[in-house]
Amino acid sequence: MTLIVQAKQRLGAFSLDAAFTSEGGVTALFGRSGSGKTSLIRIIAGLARPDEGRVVLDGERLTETTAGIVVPKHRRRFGYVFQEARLFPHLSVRANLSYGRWFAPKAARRENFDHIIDLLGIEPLLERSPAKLSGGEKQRVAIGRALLSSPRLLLMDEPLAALDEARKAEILPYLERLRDETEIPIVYVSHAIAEVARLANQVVVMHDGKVQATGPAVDILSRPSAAADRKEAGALLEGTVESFDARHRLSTVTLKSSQLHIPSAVLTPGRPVRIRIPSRDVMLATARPEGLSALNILEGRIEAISSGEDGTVEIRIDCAGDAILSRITALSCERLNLRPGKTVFAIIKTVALEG
Ligand SMILES: Nc1ncnc2c1ncn2[C@@H]1O[C@H](COP(=O)(O)OP(=O)(O)OP(=O)(O)O)[C@@H](O)[C@H]1O
Repeated sequence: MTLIVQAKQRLGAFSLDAAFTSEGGVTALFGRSGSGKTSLIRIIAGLARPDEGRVVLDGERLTETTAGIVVPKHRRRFGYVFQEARLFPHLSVRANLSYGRWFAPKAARRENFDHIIDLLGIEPLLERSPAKLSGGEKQRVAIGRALLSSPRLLLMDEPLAALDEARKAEILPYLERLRDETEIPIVYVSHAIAEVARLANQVVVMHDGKVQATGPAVDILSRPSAAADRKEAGALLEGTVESFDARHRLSTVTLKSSQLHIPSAVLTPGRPVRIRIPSRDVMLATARPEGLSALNILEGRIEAISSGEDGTVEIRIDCAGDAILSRITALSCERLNLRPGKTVFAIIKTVALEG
C-alpha cells in the first residue's frame, strides 16, 4: 500500500501546504490544535478539494487537481472514525454495524463480521441501543462499523479525544489489535503524544499548516521539537520484555543493549514493547550514584546539548545505542560542566510502557 498526499489550500488567513507518503500501518498526523491536521484529513477523505494537490492510493488518483479529478467521498471506499461516534440512535448496535457492511461492494466484503466483533470485543453490546453505551463502547462500535465497510484506508480524526483516561486506556489495546491484525492502513489524527507513541508506525508532525518533520515514530517522537508541549518531550524507545517479576510486578525490558525495570501488568517474555521516558524525569550525575531509590540508572555519553528559552537545556545521551533525553536547568548543566562527549549517568525517575 502506498498513499501519496500533497495539498495546498488557503482557508481564510490559514494556509495549508503539506505533503507526505505512507507505506501502510498507522500514520499519525500529529500537531497542536490549529496546525492543519483536520484540514489535511478532509482532503484525503474527499470532503474538501485542495486548491492544488493530489491524493493517490496504490496508483489510483483520487484527487488530482491538475487533471480535474476529485473522486467523491462515498466512492473512495475509506472508513471514517471521528471524535464523536455518530451512531444512528434509533438503530441497535447490530443494525448500526450492518449499515457499515451495506456500503462494502460485494466483491470486497472480505471483512468477516464475527472476526471484527471479536477484535473489538463488542459481542455483548449487539442488541443494545447506542444511548445505553458508554463513550468508549460507542467508539468501539463506530470503529466496527467503519471496518465492516471493508475500507481500503481508515481515517481516524481524534477518535479518543472525547473520552476520559479510563475509556482511552480501554480502547487503546483494540486499536493496537487493529494495527497488528488487519492489513488496513490507518491515518490517525491526534495531538496526544502518548497515543501517537503507542500506536503510530510513522509520524507526520504538522505545524502551522506545514509538515515540520516526518519519519518512523521512534525517531520523530524522540526529538525535543516533536512534543507540542515541552513538558511532554521525551525519548521513545523500542525493546523486548526479558522477564516478569510477579512478586514486585516489575518487567525487565531490554532495549538495544541497556535494560530497564518497569512496573507493569503481567507481560510475556519476548513481547515487543515501546517505552517512553519524559525528559523532565531524567536527572544526570557525573559519577554513578549510590543509595538511590531509582531503579533505572544508565551510563551514557552526551551527544548534544540544546538550550531552551526557559532556563533549561535538553541533553541527548547515547546509552550504548539507546538515545535518552534529559531536561535540566541551564545552571545545573553549567555546574556539572556538561558538554558533548562527557560520560554521565542518567537517573530515570519514571518510565511509561506504551504497550
Ligand atoms: N473553512 C475555513 N475557513 C477559514 N479558516 C479555516 C477553515 N477551516 C479551517 N480553518 C482554519 O485553519 C486552521 C487549521 O484548522 P484545522 O482544523 O485543520 O487544525 P487542526 O490541527 O485539526 O486543529 P484541531 O486539533 O483543533 O482540530 C485553523 O486556524 C482554522 O481556524
